[in-house]
Amino acid sequence: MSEDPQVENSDVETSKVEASKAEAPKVQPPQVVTVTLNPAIDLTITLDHFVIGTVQRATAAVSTCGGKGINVAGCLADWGIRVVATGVLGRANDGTFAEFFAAKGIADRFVRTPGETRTNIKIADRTSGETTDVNLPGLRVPAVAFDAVRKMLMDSVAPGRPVVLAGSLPETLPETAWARLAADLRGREARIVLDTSGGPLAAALKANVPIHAVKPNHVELEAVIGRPLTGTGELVEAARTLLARGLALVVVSRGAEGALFVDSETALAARLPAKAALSTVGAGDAMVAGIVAALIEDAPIERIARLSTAFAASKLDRIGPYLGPAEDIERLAAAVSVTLI
Ligand SMILES: Nc1ncnc2c1ncn2[C@@H]1O[C@H](COP(=O)(O)OP(=O)(O)OP(=O)(O)O)[C@@H](O)[C@H]1O
Ligand SMILES: O=P(O)(O)OC[C@@]1(O)O[C@H](CO)[C@@H](O)[C@@H]1O
Repeated sequence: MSEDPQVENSDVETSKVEASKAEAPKVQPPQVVTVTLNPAIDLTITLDHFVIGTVQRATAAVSTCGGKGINVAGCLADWGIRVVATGVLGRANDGTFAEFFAAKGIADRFVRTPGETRTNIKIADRTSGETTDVNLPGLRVPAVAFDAVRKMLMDSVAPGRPVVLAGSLPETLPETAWARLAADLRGREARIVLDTSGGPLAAALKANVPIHAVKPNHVELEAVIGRPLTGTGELVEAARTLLARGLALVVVSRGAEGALFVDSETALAARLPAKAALSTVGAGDAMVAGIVAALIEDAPIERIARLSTAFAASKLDRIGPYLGPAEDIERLAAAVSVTLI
């Protein structure tokens, strides 16, 4: 584990204060902790025109650090938020991640386990602007590594601060792994933002655990509700079904059509004009980062909608978890069209 000057450690702090009160550095607790149990190196292959079953010549290939929680951490760091990132990395190729965390000023609290973190293939088609994802299964994470993450999370979380649990689960962990972490956090006043899908999402929603917000996309929401959903009305109704399970906020992302933001009082539709993305990979994660950045401001739902839509739009111009300058994002946030439903 790397030295982390941003994370409060009361023992270390006390001894520093005793040594020299005047010179004691002001150690700030992290503002956000993100957890990624199944990270990835994303290999984005850009093609002028993707045609299945043909020989293709790539115009570019770029490798970036990925996995949903890592992407959220990257965007939050660019926004100037202090982040601790934890989860499980394969020791054999963790150098790329260590460099990424160091460059972004993200506190690296990943548990290392033998083996290689997976590489996911992302095929970006310049003609359609669509990206095709081929995600690999990932590391076989042993129970002992998961237990180490549980401990790391408990040691890192600060009261009232957001915790992001994001992405799929390695196949060696039970579908209840996210629910387990959320249950661990009970009583810690953490605001948990969960971004996962399928069985792990259903398991967490079924468990009686304190989740603040979820951000399914349209397909993920259909899967958890168990039927096809057509149009804004049905999506909002489905989001309200999730709210009834004790959540404070449900955000349903709809790709180029924007997103719906639903809490107990309000439902908003927010969007910016559709645009051709350099890569759509991680747009949803940038949106989660924007939600979290607004939660830190204790912002009302309209600001959550504006800021997270702006984060997502800013990321679309980049490959990997990177945002543009803050003033550009605020300009985008002001331009977001927000409609009361
Ligand atoms: N082509 C686009 N033009 C404008 N905005 C877009 C476009 N694609 C995505 N967005 C923005 O990004 C948000 C998140 O996108 P999307 O719904 O595709 O997330 P996702 O499925 O969770 O993606 P991922 O899993 O790759 O992070 C959308 O709600 C929208 O605000
Ligand atoms: O297999 P998962 O965990 O569902 O998704 C993994 C992934 O597609 O999510 C990110 C984009 O959201 C990428 O960086 C990464 O490759």
